[in-house]
Amino acid sequence: MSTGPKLQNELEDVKNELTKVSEEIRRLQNRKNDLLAKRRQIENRIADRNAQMSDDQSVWETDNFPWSSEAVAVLNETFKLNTFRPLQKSVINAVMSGEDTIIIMSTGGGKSLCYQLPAVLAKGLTLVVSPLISLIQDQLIQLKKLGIEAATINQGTSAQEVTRIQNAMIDPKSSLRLIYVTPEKLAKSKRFMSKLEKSAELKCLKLIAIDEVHCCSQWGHDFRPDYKFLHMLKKQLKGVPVLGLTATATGNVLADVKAILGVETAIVFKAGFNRENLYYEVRPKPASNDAVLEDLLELLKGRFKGQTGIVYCFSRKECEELAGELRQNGVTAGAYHAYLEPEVRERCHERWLSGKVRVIVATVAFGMGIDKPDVRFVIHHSLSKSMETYYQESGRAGRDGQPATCILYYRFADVFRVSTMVCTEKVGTQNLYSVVSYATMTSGCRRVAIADHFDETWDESWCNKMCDNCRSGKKASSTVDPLKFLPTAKEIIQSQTTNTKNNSGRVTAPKLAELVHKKLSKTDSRESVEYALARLILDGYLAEDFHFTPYAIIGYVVAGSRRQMPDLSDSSHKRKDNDSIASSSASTPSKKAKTVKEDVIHLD
Ligand SMILES: Nc1ncnc2c1ncn2[C@@H]1O[C@H](COP(=O)(O)OP(=O)(O)OP(=O)(O)O)[C@@H](O)[C@H]1O
Repeated sequence: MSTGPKLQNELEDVKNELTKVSEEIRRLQNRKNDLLAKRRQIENRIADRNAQMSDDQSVWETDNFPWSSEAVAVLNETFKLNTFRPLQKSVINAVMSGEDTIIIMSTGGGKSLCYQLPAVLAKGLTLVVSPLISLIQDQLIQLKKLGIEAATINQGTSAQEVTRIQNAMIDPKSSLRLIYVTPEKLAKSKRFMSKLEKSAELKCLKLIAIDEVHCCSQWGHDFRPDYKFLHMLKKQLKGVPVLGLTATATGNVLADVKAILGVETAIVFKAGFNRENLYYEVRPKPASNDAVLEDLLELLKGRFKGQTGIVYCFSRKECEELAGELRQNGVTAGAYHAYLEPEVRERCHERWLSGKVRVIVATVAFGMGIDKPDVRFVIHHSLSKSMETYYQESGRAGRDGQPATCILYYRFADVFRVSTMVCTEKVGTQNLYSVVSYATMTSGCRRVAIADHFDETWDESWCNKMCDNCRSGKKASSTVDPLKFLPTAKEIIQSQTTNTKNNSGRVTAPKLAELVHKKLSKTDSRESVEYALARLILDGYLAEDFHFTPYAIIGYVVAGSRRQMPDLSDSSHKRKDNDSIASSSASTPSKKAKTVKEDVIHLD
């Protein structure tokens, strides 16, 4: 047994140590508080700077930079272009000044020049992170034609070529200007990353360009896990400015991208979203496939006779069937989807580019890097998964600036085909609802709705009758009040839930529409019922409830979290149609989802 003095000593030691630890904790706590205060201060300064920068971007548009005259010479002589397009000069000046920069510019706006020209001007190396090898190959071909040295490293690159490129990356005298890689390559190759670090240390690496930068964010429509790795770039390649490029990014996607990449102070340039030459239209999609085909053929042989375009489909099966049916009916059409052999797909693309095939019937796989200028129509045979996807895909029309048409076929049943596919994605359903909201606008300018989705403000008068609603003068809000249908819908949902006869106890949306219409067929058309149910889901009065079976995902309709006001005549229920994207959009959850939440009136 220990003696009393020995125990007393041990106790004293522990007490002393505890005192020291407490002092250390106090010291660290004070340090932490200091750092937190400092962080707040810096964040405020960043916010002030960002606000100032976005208020006055004219400084970047001047010709007073040391490289200004050389930039014009490179534009004319190397790129064989006469003038800069809007914002190109500003982005180039910001990047050349060493600023982290983000450019949001619609498809075909000319984003590539924003890093290709600085790559030539800076006389060093630019790293380009691009999502697809096929896109990289296209760019390499273009650059070769212009006499600009560029390379890529991917799985197919020979060991000899890899060595040559890697040596060039750390050679200040090298004429290699651009090196393209996929994010996967960066994430997987430690050797390549360490060469890049060396290149940055030696000041050979001048710029990092990240194409389709919205893919970093899970809030975006096109999240790619490998893009997450790119947060390493700013940490490991210190002092090298980053340029992020995207065609679509809402405010919160942008904030997310900045935080992920560690470029909170990036200057953001946003080109206007209004593509003046594009005519936006939503067409009711007939219930039967034969009738849809008939309507489509009428368009292709009438309004779009002899013109080239794209028809986007939901699935590869639909895509192949439709292409076959169009061919049988005398329209030259090719199917394009991810399950085709790469050579077959490539041949289809080429035949379309050369005009041998007039219509390409494609899934979303037909996407990035389509640079055909004279696409006169983009028809969505089915709903897109998000407003971003729709805007990007429809934006492939009219890259030559000539009038072109973007048609979206909408029918109620399609919503639920897509929703069961996207319900497992983080904000999949909300993103889908933003397109449904656009598709179910019975009045108001479609351009205003698109701009609103992308946090821009537009005046209807700027549309210039280039959308169906503006052209037909549908300004007044819809005559159908969705709330009128809510009691019947809820009654049916309730009776189905307690219905043990068919043992399902639940009701799908198309079935609900059928049953509601059955009850109200004397007063209301099936279209009105479907319209109302869609709006009730978008506005949260009804909701989709997804059930997972071993074979499929089934979506049922249940009561939503939003409750009806007791007084139905209260006009606060009735949203203007063009408000609807803001109310249901999922792609800007922080701001817009909050609006919805605060709007909810719970009576129970
Ligand atoms: N200043 C310019 N003057 C004339 N044409 C230009 C100019 N800048 C770019 N272009 C042309 O515009 C077309 C589209 O450019 P680019 O491919 O860079 O667009 P993008 O914004 O990257 O589109 P996407 O998002 O589809 O990739 C190209 O054919 C390009 O040569």
